[in-house]
Amino acid sequence: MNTKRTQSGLPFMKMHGLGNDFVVIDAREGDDPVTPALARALGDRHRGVGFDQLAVIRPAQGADFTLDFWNNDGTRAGACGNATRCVSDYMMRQLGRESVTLVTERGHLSAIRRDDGMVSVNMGAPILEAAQIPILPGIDPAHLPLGGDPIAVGMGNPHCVFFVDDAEAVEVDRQGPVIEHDPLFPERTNVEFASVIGPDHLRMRVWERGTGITLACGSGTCATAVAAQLRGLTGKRVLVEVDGGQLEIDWRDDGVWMTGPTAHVFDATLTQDFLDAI
Ligand SMILES: N[C@H](CCC[C@H](N)C(=O)O)C(=O)O
Repeated sequence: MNTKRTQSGLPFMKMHGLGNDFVVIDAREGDDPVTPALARALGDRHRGVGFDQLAVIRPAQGADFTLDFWNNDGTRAGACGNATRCVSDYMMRQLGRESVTLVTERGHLSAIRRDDGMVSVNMGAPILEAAQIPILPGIDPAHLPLGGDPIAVGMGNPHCVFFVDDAEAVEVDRQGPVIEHDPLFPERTNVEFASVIGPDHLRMRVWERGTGITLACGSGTCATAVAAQLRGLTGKRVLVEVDGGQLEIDWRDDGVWMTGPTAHVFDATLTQDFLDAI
């Protein structure tokens, strides 16, 4: 399917990874049609389609495709693990292959289909330097000066991970937006609340920058697994329970691998009337 914008509308796909849902526009041919206003209008669950993230596939040099991410408030995101899995699955099917390479804002990534049908993405090495996450200069990412002693980890986007006794008890909708907008984070932050179930098992709930509570956040599970390992709470391979299911995270020498399911729900076309009203 080619989502070239025409007088008759704009084709799109709806996908999700563990209930973290996406509109995907394949703009490999034709112009990239996405603006902040289009992202907000399309992301409106009442007057548009609704999504946690919008992913746009574009051509790439030196990789199979480029992938850009938008939040439903119209801001850009540098990484989205679940959308990367879903779109990689779509591209593997389209190219008749079991692996693909892609370019995102954070650089080159790769994905493979496992024998059990799950898709694994190498999300790259975690970013642990203040300026690159980013957090304010002079602050130690390993111990942020906030109540609860959170840790900042970058996965191409910023994450602030809190380890708590019981993630179920956290008022994510109240605490999340306060941390998202804390001045420590010049580009705001995604916020994770995690509790340790066992040496290779975490429970995590998330408040996503630019979106709010979601059922899963792939980059957030990677950041949380990295943070847990750095704090000596788990090993490098963990199963992370999110509201929408489970993701397997494996922090290897070549990057943080994230494995989980993908779902391509439907294809449809935005009407020209909808586009003209933006
Ligand atoms: N749901 C995404 C993360 C979106 C991150 C976005 N909210 C940001 O502004 O960084 C994931 O699976 O990794």
